[in-house]
Amino acid sequence: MADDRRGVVGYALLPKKQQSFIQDSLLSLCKSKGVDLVKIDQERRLTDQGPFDCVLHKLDGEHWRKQLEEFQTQNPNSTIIDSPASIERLHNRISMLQVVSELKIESETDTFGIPKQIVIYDKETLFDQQSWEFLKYPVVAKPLIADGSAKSHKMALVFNHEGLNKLKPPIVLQEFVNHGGVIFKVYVVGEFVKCVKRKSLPDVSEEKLESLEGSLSFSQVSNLTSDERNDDKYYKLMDLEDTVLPPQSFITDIARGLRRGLKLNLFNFDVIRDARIGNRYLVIDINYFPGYAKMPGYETALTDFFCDLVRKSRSEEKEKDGIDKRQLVCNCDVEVRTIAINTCCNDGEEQEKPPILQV
Ligand SMILES: O=P(O)(O)O[C@@H]1[C@@H](OP(=O)(O)O)[C@H](OP(=O)(O)O)[C@H](O)[C@H](OP(=O)(O)O)[C@H]1OP(=O)(O)O
Ligand SMILES: Nc1ncnc2c1ncn2[C@@H]1O[C@H](COP(=O)(O)OP(=O)(O)O)[C@@H](O)[C@H]1O
Ligand SMILES: [Mg+2]
Ligand SMILES: [Mg+2]
Repeated sequence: MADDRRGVVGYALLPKKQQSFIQDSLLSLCKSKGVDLVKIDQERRLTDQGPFDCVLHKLDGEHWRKQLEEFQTQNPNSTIIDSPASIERLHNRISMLQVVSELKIESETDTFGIPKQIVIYDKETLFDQQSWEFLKYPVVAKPLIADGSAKSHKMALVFNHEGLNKLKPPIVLQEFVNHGGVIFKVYVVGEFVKCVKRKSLPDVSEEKLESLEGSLSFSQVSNLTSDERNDDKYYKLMDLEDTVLPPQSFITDIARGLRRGLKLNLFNFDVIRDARIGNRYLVIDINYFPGYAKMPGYETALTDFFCDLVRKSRSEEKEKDGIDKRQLVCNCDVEVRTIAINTCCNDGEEQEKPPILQV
C-alpha cells in the first residue's frame, strides 16, 4: 500500500462463519498486501478496540447495532461493511426480492424477474385458495423470516391442497419454476461478481405432479454433500457439467444493480433459468455475507476488496484534510476582503486587526 501504515480490517463473526471464512490462505494473502485481519473481541466495547480502517461483520441484535453506531460516530473515516439497516432488508423474503422488481436492465436477449409469490400470515388465508389463485401448484413454502436460523431455511415443496396442512405461517408461497435442477449462485464482493453452478431440486412434470402426495420438506439443497443427495432419490440424476452459465454481462448488470439498490457490498443471490422460457432468469434468494470460502478464488477477491477499502478510506482521510485546509484558506480570503472593505469605510479603524493570522 502507498501509505506506510498497515491496513486493519476488524471482523466480528459467529464461530462457524469465522471458521469457514478466516482461513490461513486469506490471512496470509491480505498480510502480503499490507492488510491485517484482526478479530474483534465481542466481550469488549467496539470503541475501545482498533483502530480499524474497516469493520466486517455478520452479527445481529440491538446491542451490536449500537456498538457499530457509536464506533462510526467516533471513527467517521472507518467503513462498516455493511450497514445493519441494509442487511436487515435481506431478513425478510418479501423485502429481499422487492429490489429485483425495481431493477431496470437493458438486454436484447435475456429477461429477469422473480417468481409469482404471496406472503401468508395466517392459516385462514392459507386455506382460502381464492386469495392466491394466481399461483399454480407446485409451490415452494418458505419461512417469511430469513434470519440465518436453521428454521428459516426449512422449506416445503407443496404439490396440492393436502400439502398445506403442515405449513406454519408466516410464510411466502412462491411458484415452483422448473429450471433443469441447477441453480446459479452469483457471489458479489464490491465490484467483483462470480457466478457458479449448484445442484437444485429437479423439475416436476405435469404428469408427475398428479401422482405426488402432499408435500416434500427440504432444507439448503444446494449445500447438501453428494452422499446426502444420492441417499435420496429426489436429489439424484442431476448433472451440472452440461448446464451452460447465464451470459456473464447480463448477470454482472443484475449484480451491480442489486448492489446499488441494496446498498450492500457482500452478498450472493440465487438465480434459476425458467425451463419453459430458456432466456428468462428468476432471482429466488439473496443472502448477506454468504459462504465465500466455497467460491473459487475467494482469497484474491476478498483481499482486493479490503485493499481497495483501505486505500479509499486513507485517500478520503487525506482529501478531508486537504478540504479542511482549503476551506480555511478560502475563509481567510473572504475575511481579508471584508476587512479591506471595512477598512475603506471606517477610515483605517479595522486595520488594527491582523487580517490572516487571526482567522
Ligand atoms: O455456511 P455456508 O458456507 O454454507 O454459507 C451459507 C450460504 O450458503 P452459500 O454460500 O450460498 O452456498 C447460505 O446461502 P443459501 O441461503 O443456502 O442460499 C446462507 O447465506 C447462509 O447464511 P444464513 O444462514 O442465511 O445467514 C450461509 O451460512 P453462514 O456461513 O453465514 O452461516
Ligand atoms: N421458486 C422456486 N422454484 C424452483 N426452485 C426453488 C424456488 N425457490 C427455491 N427453490 C429451491 O429451493 C432452494 C432453497 O430456496 P431459497 O429461497 O434459496 O432458500 P434458502 O435461503 O434456504 O437458500 C433453492 O436453492 C432452490 O433449489
Ligand atoms: Mg438460497
Ligand atoms: Mg437464503
